[in-house]
Amino acid sequence: MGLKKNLTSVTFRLIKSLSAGRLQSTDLHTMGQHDFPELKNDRLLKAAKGEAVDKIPVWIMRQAGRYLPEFREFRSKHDFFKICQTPELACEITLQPIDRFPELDASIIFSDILVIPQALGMTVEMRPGVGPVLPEPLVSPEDLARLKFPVDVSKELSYVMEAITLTRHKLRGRVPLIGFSGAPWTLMGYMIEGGGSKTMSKSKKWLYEHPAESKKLLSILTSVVSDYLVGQAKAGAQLLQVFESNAEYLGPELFNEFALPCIRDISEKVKRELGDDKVPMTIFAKGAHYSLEELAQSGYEVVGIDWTVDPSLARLKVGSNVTLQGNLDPCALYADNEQLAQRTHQMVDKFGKQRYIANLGHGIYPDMDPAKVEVFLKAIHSH
Ligand SMILES: Cc1c2[nH]c(c1CCC(=O)O)Cc1[nH]c(c(CCC(=O)O)c1C)Cc1[nH]c(c(CCC(=O)O)c1C)Cc1[nH]c(c(CCC(=O)O)c1C)C2
Repeated sequence: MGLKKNLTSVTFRLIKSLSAGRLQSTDLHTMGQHDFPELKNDRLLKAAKGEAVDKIPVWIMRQAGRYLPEFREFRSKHDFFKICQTPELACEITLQPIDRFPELDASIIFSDILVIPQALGMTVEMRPGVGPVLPEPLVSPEDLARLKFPVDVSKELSYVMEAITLTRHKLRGRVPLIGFSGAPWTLMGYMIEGGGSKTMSKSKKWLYEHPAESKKLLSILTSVVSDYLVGQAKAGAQLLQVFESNAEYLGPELFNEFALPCIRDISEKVKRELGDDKVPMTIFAKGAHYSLEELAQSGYEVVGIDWTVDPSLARLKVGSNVTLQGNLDPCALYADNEQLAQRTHQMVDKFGKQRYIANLGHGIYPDMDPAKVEVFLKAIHSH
């Protein structure tokens, strides 16, 4: 019933976009919610569920981005968040790497983790050469009153759901579409620091000085992130990845007390809400090598690991019930082709072919030569 209502409202908004001239009439014909094109490449989903695959599935974190000349050209004409908020633009960028690299086994919707602070009423700007900036960060617990909560994500972030539905159609079943969200601790960090930080000391100060208020903020974020992921799956996302990119600033004690409970709650809430329409979920907690055992037990089918973790040790820690994803050093793509292929093969040897999704150990760097991506992808598939 809830699903039906949500789908109807997504379709309604697509029709509104059409009448506002934002979509072509041909788009609408293919927009029936229950007739997404048949998926032709299901390696990613099979590997996530632990089923055997013909080739190892591979995709790249930040695969749509500044290392692609077609992205830079597009970005010179459009504001970053304008792209995120305009379904046709987000869809076009999402498809760029898929059109360029036929070896990719997944697409990831073009957006950013910081759309959640925006939905909570905070201003986020993308400054050239700097990255995201939140000019009015949360300074003290009284600032929690500034957040617009509860949030109706199906309204505030409807543009992401629309972009997902449109992209599922435009992909024509070539590869599955991944939806994503930042995890609560990582989002809390940006909301307090006002942008990226080398230490996260302001947000860690909250954890030590205001533990109850920190938990309140984290619980608000857990609720919004869960609704957001449910909405993405209902709109057509076939796998959901949660980015806990700032886990590296916490040790096991703070991580287990503040971050991990939210990560667990999210998988539980999302799976409960989606019921029979569940999709596989991935947790990528960058730098959380100290918590791999716990992460493997936190309700996600896939655990992503960064490049500092040895794949064989990771497998020993997580056991055989989850799929591992990762983890070539993004800088290994600066190596010459031969060395890059060799290092890629060595990585696969350590992971093994079962329950494995190949990726980099973090996002690709903006100055990377796209030709190196092809070497990496081919090395995975030829293994
Ligand atoms: C998954 C994703 C993200 N951002 C973007 C995507 C697009 C989809 C894809 O992977 O192709 C586009 C995405 N997001 C951004 C860009 C570049 C901006 C531009 O074009 O000007 C792109 C292509 C901007 C951005 N957005 C963010 C940063 C990091 C800032 C910092 O901490 O110092 C930056 C630089 C925040 C952010 N955003 C994201 C994360 C989690 C992943 C990670 O750890 O890298 C984080 C931490 C997630």
